[in-house]
Formats: sequence, structure tokens, C-alpha cells
Amino acid sequence: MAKQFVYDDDGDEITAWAESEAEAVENARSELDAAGVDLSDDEVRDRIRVIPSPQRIKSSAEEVLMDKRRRGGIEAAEVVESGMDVGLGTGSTTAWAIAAIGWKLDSGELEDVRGVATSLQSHDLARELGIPLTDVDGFDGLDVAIDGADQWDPENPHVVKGGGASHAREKLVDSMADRLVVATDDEKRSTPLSYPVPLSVLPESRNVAQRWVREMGGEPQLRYAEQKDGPLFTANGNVIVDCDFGEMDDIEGRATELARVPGAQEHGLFVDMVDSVVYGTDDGVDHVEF
Ligand SMILES: O=C[C@H](O)[C@H](O)[C@H](O)COP(=O)(O)O
Repeated sequence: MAKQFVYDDDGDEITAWAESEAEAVENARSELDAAGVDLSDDEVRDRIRVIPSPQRIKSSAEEVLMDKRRRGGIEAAEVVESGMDVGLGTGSTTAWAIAAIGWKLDSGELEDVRGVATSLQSHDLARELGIPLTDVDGFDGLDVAIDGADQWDPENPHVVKGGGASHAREKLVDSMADRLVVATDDEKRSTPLSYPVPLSVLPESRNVAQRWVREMGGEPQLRYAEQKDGPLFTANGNVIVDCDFGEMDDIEGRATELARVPGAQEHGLFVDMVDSVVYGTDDGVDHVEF
């Protein structure tokens, strides 16, 4: 995980990013010297916190560090209260929500929160931040889930998810929550939704699935891995067909059709599941409630 040093002196914020604590102290030292601030190494270490590392997330470093995603994620964590059981989503925006929950537990602002991760990467981030974790078998339901979106609709409680191939476990965890809060940014807003829908299928059904999607009027694309030959495999050993239908006016109809594809495991349409959207903008954060 990456480290961030934060120092706020009368509203002047000094930040130094690094991959290790030693590097963070060193970077912080040069920032502090330049600003003429005198802090001991121990004081510097006290102000270093864990932040999401771009290497562990599908998105590029630029996306992970994008201000509006960071703002959206951190603000979304405000819904978490002490004693809650929380679904922890996946992606560059939710990573900031997970980080913010960890910081609040560390400072004592939150107590007795348990998380259920929607992916290995969210599990590892939460563990490093000291968030107690369990799995779906430990619960009948969760108080809230915070998750990202590849596209969201400001007029309807639906999102497209699965850009990071984690939509199956996300749907399981998110559907268990009394409230699903989507953490995102204003650039992913669209009415109607039109983002290609990820459909995870058994590897053997990849060609059949693509034929079915073409017959539905969609344009299928098998998702290929980076730094590995051939298709990308999900955490459960399935492959992904991204299905481009253009604008989806009948989202319930699309969801039903996709679920019928032979060998389909899960699709990335989250229909009627969203309770709130918290989205970062160029100059702040906004909310939509459903
Ligand atoms: O499979 C990945 C998830 O559905 C993510 O929540 C989604 O791709 C959004 O991720 P990000 O916030 O990185 O754009």
C-alpha cells in the first residue's frame, strides 16, 4: 500500500506520497524543510496514513489519485456509524472510502465496525488499514454497502458495474445491505445507461454467449488480460464478455435477457439496487438519493 504524509498548518496542507513509510518520512522531510516547518521524525510518522496504492487496483495511478474520485469515496464513508457491518466495494473510488473508514477507526471516531470485502484487493486494503473483516456467512444482512460504478443514472437507481471484473461478488455483498451507497464521480453520469455491460460466463460458453448477445442486438467483446496471453479470468475462474447495447432504455429487460445466456454466471447491471449516489465534482461533492 502507498503512504501519505499529511500536515495541515493553519489551512496550509503539505502532502507527500510514497510507497513505504521510510520513503514517506524522507519525502515529508524535504517538503517540511521547504515550508520551514520543524517536526521530529516521530511526529512525522504519526501523520503518515495508509492510502490506496494504484498498483493494486485496475485503474491507472492518475485515476486512483483523481481528486473527484478521492472526494467521492471519502465522503461516502460518512454513512458509516459505529457498530455497523459494512460491505466494502471494489475500485479506485471505493478504495478511498475503505481508507477513510480505516482512518476513522484508527482515530477512534468509529468503533466496532466490521467489513465484508467484495474482492481480494479490497480485502487486502481493508486488512492493512486495520478494519476487522469477516465474510458473508457471518451475517443475515449488512447495514450498508459502499461500492463504485462504471456508469450511474441520476434519474434511476441503477448502475453498471464490473469494469474491474468484480461485479459477481459485489452483487452478492451489495444485495445483502439495507442501503447501497455508490461512490463515484460526475463524469460517469448518464441517462439512460449506455456503458458496455460485463457478463461473466463459464470459459466454455464464451463463444455461445457472444452469439446470444449479438442476437439480442448487442456488440460482444471478450475481455483480454493484460500481462497474460488470452482472456482475463475472474476471481472465480470465469471469463468476461463486455456487451455493448448502446443506450439501454429497458434496463430490466436487458438484465433478464443477460441472465438467460447459457453459461452466464453474473452480469454487471445493478437494477433498482442503489439508495444513494455520492459523487465527486471538480469543486466538491454532491449527492443523489433514491
Ligand atoms: O469490478 C469493479 C467494480 O464494479 C468497480 O466498482 C467499478 O469498476 C468502478 O471502479 P472505479 O471506481 O475504479 O471506476
